Amino acid sequence: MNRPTAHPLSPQAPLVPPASHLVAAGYGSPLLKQALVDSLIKFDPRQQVRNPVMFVVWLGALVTAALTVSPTLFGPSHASHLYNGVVTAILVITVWFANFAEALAEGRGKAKAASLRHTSTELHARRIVADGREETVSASALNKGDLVRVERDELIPMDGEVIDGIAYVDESVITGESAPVIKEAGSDVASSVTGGTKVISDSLLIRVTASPGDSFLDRMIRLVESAQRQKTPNEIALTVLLSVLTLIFVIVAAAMAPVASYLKAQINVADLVALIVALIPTTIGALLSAIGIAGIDRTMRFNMLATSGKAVEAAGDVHTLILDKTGTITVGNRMATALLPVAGCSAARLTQAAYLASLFDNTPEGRSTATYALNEGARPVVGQDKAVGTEFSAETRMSGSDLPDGRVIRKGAVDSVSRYVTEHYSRPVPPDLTALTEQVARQGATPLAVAENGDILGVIMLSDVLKTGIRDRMEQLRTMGIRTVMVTGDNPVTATVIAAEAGLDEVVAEARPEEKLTLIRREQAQGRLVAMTGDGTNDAPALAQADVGLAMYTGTMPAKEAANLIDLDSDPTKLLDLVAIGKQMLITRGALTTFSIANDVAKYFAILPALFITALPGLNALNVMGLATPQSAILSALIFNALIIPLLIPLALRGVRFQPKSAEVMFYRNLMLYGVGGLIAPFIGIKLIDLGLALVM
Ligand SMILES: Nc1ncnc2c1ncn2[C@@H]1O[C@H](COP(=O)(O)OP(=O)(O)OP(=O)(O)O)[C@@H](O)[C@H]1O
Ligand SMILES: [K+]
Ligand SMILES: [Mg+2]
Repeated sequence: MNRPTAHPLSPQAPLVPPASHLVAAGYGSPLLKQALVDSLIKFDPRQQVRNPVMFVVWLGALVTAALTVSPTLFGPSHASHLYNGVVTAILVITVWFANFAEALAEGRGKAKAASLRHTSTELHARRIVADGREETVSASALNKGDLVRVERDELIPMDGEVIDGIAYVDESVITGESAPVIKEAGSDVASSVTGGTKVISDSLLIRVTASPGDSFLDRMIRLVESAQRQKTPNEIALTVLLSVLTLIFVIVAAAMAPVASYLKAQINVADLVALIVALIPTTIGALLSAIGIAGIDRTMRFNMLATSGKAVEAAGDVHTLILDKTGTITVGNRMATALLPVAGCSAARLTQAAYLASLFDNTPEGRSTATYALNEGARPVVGQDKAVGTEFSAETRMSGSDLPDGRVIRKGAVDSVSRYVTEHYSRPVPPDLTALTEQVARQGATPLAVAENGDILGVIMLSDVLKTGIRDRMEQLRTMGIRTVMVTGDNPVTATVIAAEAGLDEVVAEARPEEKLTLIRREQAQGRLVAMTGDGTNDAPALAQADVGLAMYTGTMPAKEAANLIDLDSDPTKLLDLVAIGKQMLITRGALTTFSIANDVAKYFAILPALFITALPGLNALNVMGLATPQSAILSALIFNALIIPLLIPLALRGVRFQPKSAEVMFYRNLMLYGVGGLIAPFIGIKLIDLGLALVM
């Protein structure tokens, strides 16, 4: 059978998908329609209070609506029913634009959650009961430990472990990857199946491993739904800041009323409301939550699941990135390419031992060693099927077999095997082992020592290749100011060679899993945010400890539960995309805040002279835009204030242009672009609107 790979290496995608407008960004018409409906529901005051800036606009609209009915409600006023009505309409539209931005950002997540929910309610199971009969039950009735049979073209009802059979499974509902993967009993990765995926050949007998309501699909639905609701720490801080600014402007505007009456200037309440709305940071207030949600959405489109926006945002601020070597920096398919015997050992003896040591080793390293040794003349021995296997573990860093004839054969990391022969057999380590090890390691290959009954016979050379483009990606990270640390169980020489080839900043070699945890704690103690990827159960503590823990979908359940992000493509280098998405989210927020505040300056020049024109004709000097009438000045400023929101929605959803540059360079670039741009744009915009209004008024 032609085995499809379970880990398709996703092509090196551009850091952030380019998109020029909403439709190109994948916001097709069904999403637009849904967003229209949702944006109306969001007028509910209980939803509005969560966004204090827009809530002030909402309250302002209430006030001007009352004035539309009764213009002299709060005292004598020049403002007509119509004028108050127009102001009200603009304010309502302003709030609606903000609602729409948020609804649009939420759209894809909602659609995804709905389709996952649909899959989950469809699931039925053929449960095997005591006497071997089958009964059909709803998937929600399944318990941990139940046995189910899934035939061709049926959906797997619940997460589980294959205990019998071999079949192709289409996992595209979960991973989006259309190539089927093979599932079979026995192997670690290939035996675990996910509820909701589809058997497309043969049939499988599965033991359920998840409790009802706690399957991966259930958790995925919860993730997609909840990730969008929580505000990130940075977003909360900005909301507080914007609220304080808003409060200050409200107070300033309220203080203007006594000043005006002292000056005998009669100020319309609607104009005061307009002044407040123009001055408070409505642009960023309207787009803030959309930016955060769009960040999570982008993570999802890169086929990663985030438990919260916090994880994505933390990725944007990451200082240290911890990567393992095999499978992350290198392709990970380590192949035996040479056998080097120590002095006094024959090549044939080493070859035979390397073969026997790999009998039960189902890892790529083990399989390739066995194949290589057989090609080099190793022969199966009588009774080898009765041997006892020792599987490889990251803790011992060795694997091997105990043969019925009494031979105990081990292979593993050179330092581990050396320690093992001295401690268990009190045997010396051959003097030329170091030279052989270095010979292998200097080529960036992994040396494995082979020992038989405590005698080290030689070294297996395992070759691996760097992933394409990895050097560029490391370079990009460096320009973004991120330090890369490779932590590997391999020996220091191999590790250093590979790290130099790939361009990493630091290496920790001969590391066991707990050393990853120690390293992360050490970095965090210095106030740095740390990201790491992992897939094994022994990575789980480190994944939980890291600020950004990205687990592979093909990894074990504990790893996926500990992590705050899951990569459905199981490609560890996606951490780099995540960093880009996080940074882009932070930068977009900063750019639009700058723009929003710079924008308000022009509105002073439009509204203040208009308010006081009769009492203080000198203020007309401020009317640098030469706006036609006080009323048209105020309306133009308000209309501009509203229109800028939908104009910036695509930017908020797509994110500002992002390049892997240092934070400082990006900061100054954005200050120029969005600060200066934000200052100038409204002068032009308000003037144009004013000219337009002159035609209709
Ligand atoms: N199948 C195997 N049998 C014996 N020893 C192995 C086997 N696979 C790996 N080793 C040895 O154990 C060491 C640690 O392997 P492991 O895959 O746990 O590394 P790691 O800590 O995940 O780091 P990395 O993946 O970056 O190499 C390897 O460097 C190698 O020396
Ligand atoms: K404003
Ligand atoms: Mg590894």
